Amino acid sequence: MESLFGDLFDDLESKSARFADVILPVPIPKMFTYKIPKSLEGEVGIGFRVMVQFGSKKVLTGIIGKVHQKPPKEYEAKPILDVLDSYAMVNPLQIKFWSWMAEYYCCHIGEVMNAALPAGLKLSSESKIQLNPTFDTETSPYPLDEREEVILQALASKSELSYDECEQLLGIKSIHGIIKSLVIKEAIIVFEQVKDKYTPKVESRIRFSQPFVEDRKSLETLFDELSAKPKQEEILLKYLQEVPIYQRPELNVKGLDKRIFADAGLSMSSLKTLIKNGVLEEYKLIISRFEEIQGNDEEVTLSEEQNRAIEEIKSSFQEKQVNLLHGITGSGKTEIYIKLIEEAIASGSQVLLLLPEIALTTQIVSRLQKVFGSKMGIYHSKFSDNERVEVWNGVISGKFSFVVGVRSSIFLPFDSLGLIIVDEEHESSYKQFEPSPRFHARDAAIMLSWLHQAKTLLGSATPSFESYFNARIKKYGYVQLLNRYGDASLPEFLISDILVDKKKQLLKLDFTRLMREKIQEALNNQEQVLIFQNRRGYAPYISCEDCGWIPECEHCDVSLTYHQYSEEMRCHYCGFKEKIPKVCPACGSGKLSAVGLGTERIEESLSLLFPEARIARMDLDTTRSKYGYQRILEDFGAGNVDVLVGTQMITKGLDFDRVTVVGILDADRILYFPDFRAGERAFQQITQVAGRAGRREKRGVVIIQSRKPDHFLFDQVIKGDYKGFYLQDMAERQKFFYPPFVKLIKVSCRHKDYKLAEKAARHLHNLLLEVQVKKIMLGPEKGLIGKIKNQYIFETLVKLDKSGNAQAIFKHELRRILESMYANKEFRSVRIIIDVDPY
Ligand SMILES: Nc1ncnc2c1ncn2[C@@H]1O[C@H](COP(=O)(O)OP(=O)(O)OP(=O)(O)O)[C@@H](O)[C@H]1O
Ligand SMILES: [Zn+2]
Repeated sequence: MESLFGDLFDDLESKSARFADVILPVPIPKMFTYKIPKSLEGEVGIGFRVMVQFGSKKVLTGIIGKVHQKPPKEYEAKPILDVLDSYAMVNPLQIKFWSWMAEYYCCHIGEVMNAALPAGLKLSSESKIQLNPTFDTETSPYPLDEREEVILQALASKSELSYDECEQLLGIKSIHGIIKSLVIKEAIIVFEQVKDKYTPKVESRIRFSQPFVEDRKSLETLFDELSAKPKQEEILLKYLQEVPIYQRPELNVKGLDKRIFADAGLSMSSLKTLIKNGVLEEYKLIISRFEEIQGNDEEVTLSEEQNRAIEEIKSSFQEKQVNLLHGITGSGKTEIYIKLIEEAIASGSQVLLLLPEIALTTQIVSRLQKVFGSKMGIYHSKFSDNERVEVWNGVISGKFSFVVGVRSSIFLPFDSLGLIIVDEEHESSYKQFEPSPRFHARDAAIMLSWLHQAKTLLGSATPSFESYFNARIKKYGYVQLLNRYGDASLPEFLISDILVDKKKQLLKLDFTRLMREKIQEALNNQEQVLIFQNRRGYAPYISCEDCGWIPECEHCDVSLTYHQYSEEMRCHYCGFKEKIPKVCPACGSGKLSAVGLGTERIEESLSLLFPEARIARMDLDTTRSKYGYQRILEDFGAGNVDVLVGTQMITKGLDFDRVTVVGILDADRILYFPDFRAGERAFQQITQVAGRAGRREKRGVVIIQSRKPDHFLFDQVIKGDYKGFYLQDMAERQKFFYPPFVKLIKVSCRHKDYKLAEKAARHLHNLLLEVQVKKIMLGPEKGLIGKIKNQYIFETLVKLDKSGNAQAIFKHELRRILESMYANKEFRSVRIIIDVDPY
């Protein structure tokens, strides 16, 4: 392990370091060495953002990854131009983590940095500046010099300026020193052009001018004077009523939100007069974007089983770094997490709880907020960049000792993690496919916690087979919860044969009779129903009944999905859209029909079958807005919806009292997917969605529609025989060399020229063949989807022996081969993508 990071920490403390290796946001495999100029000695260290010249013209912002004494051999080191921070934005553990990630996932550390930093912390020479709204030349304690004045004056008339514009304005070559000085004086704010500006959220506030607070006499005189001006008097009385400065003068500092006066119907012009006369003053208060929430810990009594699990986890952590908590759906894992988090925080550690994207907007977060209040930071991908920067800074300052977040929260600047919990650890959304680094947040979290000497708890009702495998070979600890919390029992399963109903003409709008009856029953009892279909849009595609023509994307090798609501066909890979043709462009027939089932169509069918029911839909198309999920779930929770149709989104952690029926409309689609994990995924999906039913007193029922009701998987899902299914699937994986028995690396070549993509892939394949390690190679062949966004894709799949150092050798050789590919003129334009653990 140590060798991975080399001598990163050699000169960590060295004040006299003369060189700094800087991580730059460019696709180049290594760090670049720069000279630390005398003027910056002692002011920079690991994790500081610096400006450096890259190439002959570009100025880039990078982060110092290492400081040392050794001049580079191959080139003359240029000096660092400037430092942006007065403290490190990134800590040494993070740099270690980034290095590990670049190494493991075969990518560049600059790419990892890019993924890690919220855009608001990434500066480039394209950055722009604006006035800081709270800055006031009159009251600022820092005098500005002449050149700084020029910049500020220019900003007064133009709301923003680029670095280049500033340089032109002053006729100088490098503006960085001046910008930095203005930032330190809090006169300006630097922001990234492409993103929203960093605008601190400000509130206009009113308070008494200081003399009146200090001298009670003057306040009394003032009221005497104002007795003839009742409107002004009213305002002051309102103020004193809200802010009793007689008793508590210190409260005046924060003053009152200006809107309070307007809301109370008081005269705004009198308020202005009071400000003009110096009685009151107006100032701007920077406020956090996150509401202050007070935690109020309602006592929860843990069940005997929950208590036992906690004890087992704690004792297992004595010897194992990682523990797997395998607790059936509704077993109450959240309360166990809460207990462990509380203990970790109390012992002075930081805690990270990872959740899949969608689960973050559900009940689990409000439950956690009740317990942890504002101590808890939330890191969500739907948050604005401003909010992300606030969480980042909050972790550094210690405001947030606990963060709950999506996969990218593993990059937050923690320096003393004690515990990482990965909830729903089997979730595929923990894997980032695009862009690089193509990391898996669960695996990376385990590494991260190793670097912190912390513990990792993986939780799931349906663990990933890798994690369960690791538990079985005793690499991980293993703790089970076998019962649902309270008196709830697991739901009853009913399999409904689509073909039988079809034959008997009982199938109506794709719903079998049994399914319809159970839904109707629930509606009659004022209970709620979830209908699951993992396909959005109206229908997977349109087809001509006469000639069989199917519309395809112009840019990708996939058929277009039919969206009825927006009356168009869309490519789910590149976003291409097209109007629906009136007649078949191939044969002219007017008989075009929608084939297959999407969530939109199911929603429509439900409203025809159950006209009295209130129906809602939750999929990517209905949840694009920031609060999209939340709104639908709140509606459902409040009982404003009877039937909710959705994709896998409706499976994640939902916990609603009144759901008694869960319907899976097309289980076969889940079963037959060309992937070695199809079985595992199907078992997980069906168990998870079924797990939403009957989580309270009343037992739930799950209806599965299928054309193959005898499939062995159904039997095992119904029995809850996770282990049986696992063992069966593992035997197959071992026989055909799939994970966890081997390591997979996928190497693909992409190019808009089909022939060139294929040729590059063959060439690369041959080079990989020469690498002397125990391995199996498949391909190169066209990707499962042969073309995406006009790029043809050819893939080679490498299966590496897990024992020994085959992996390390192979990855090392792979880097060398990639460099040779890029150096080869013919293939320079081919995009080569490495995906380690491509699943
Ligand atoms: N000790 C407790 N006291 C009161 N209620 C509890 C307790 N433990 C769990 N519950 C309740 O039981 C329900 C199920 O718990 P929870 O949602 O944590 O299950 P889970 O294990 O995460 O299930 P899933 O894997 O299906 O998401 C919740 O409504 C929760 O509030
Ligand atoms: Zn497309």
